[in-house]
Amino acid sequence: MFLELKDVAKTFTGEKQGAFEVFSDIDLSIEENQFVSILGPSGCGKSTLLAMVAGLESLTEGEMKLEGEQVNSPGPDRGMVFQEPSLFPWLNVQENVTFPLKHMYSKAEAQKRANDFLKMVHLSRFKEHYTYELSGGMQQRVAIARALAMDPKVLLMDEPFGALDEQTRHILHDELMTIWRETQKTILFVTHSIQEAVKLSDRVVVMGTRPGKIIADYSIDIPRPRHRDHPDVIQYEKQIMSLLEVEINKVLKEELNYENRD
Ligand SMILES: Nc1ncnc2c1ncn2[C@@H]1O[C@H](COP(=O)(O)OP(=O)(O)OP(=O)(O)O)[C@@H](O)[C@H]1O
Repeated sequence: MFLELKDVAKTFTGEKQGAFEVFSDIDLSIEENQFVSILGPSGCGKSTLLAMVAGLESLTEGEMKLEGEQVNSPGPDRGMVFQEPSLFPWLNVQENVTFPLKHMYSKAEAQKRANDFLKMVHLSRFKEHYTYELSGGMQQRVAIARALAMDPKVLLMDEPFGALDEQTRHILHDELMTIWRETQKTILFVTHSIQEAVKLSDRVVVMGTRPGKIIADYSIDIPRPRHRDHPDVIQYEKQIMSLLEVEINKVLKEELNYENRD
């Protein structure tokens, strides 16, 4: 298996909350070139799980392997894109993309890679612009180019389009599908949007909460491009929605009980 998580659990320990188990018993096997989305109610641990795969969070229990090798620290084989593009405002677009490549490639090669990936995200024209001169969608495309230029085996995306308007999001969905086809990357994608997950993914993994667990794993067997009015798209969305509603209501009820405990 390309990427494999076995019996993974995460507990945070803090002074205020004591030991807090975010999730447990996570088994997740992902094939090379698969596009897998993770959906779940707020707080179920989606971002924590992604950060674990990135090597930014430790595993409390279990193990994680990439191409058969245990991984427990960050590495260039896993590229991350966050909801906020987190670009350097004092560097221009091209310099932002070449920045992490400095220790991996010669200057000429780094620039060539940056140019290639900026072309892929249709930003060649803007390579000398500063990032604050770009729209939110353009900044996110720079972040995607930066992650891809490192040639990671897995692209980890944490709600990358969550802060964008709907129109821009649709454009970036199409661009991401093209990039995915061209680069053959394995993508693990966290989102709050059922529509986004069903539109883009080979698989939609749904997490429940308290503690977080995988409660469903759907193979989305619909040809691409997927239109939102396609009956199968609507059917998957409905199924996932009814499952998620139960989990979201569980969280809301718990929060309400906590507020009314006195
Ligand atoms: N560094 C940390 N220390 C303590 N608790 C943490 C830490 N990081 C996350 N948590 C807690 O772990 C739980 C899961 O957080 P996480 O951000 O992974 O959830 P999520 O499913 O991505 O939520 P959302 O959908 O709202 O982004 C939350 O209750 C959060 O408060």
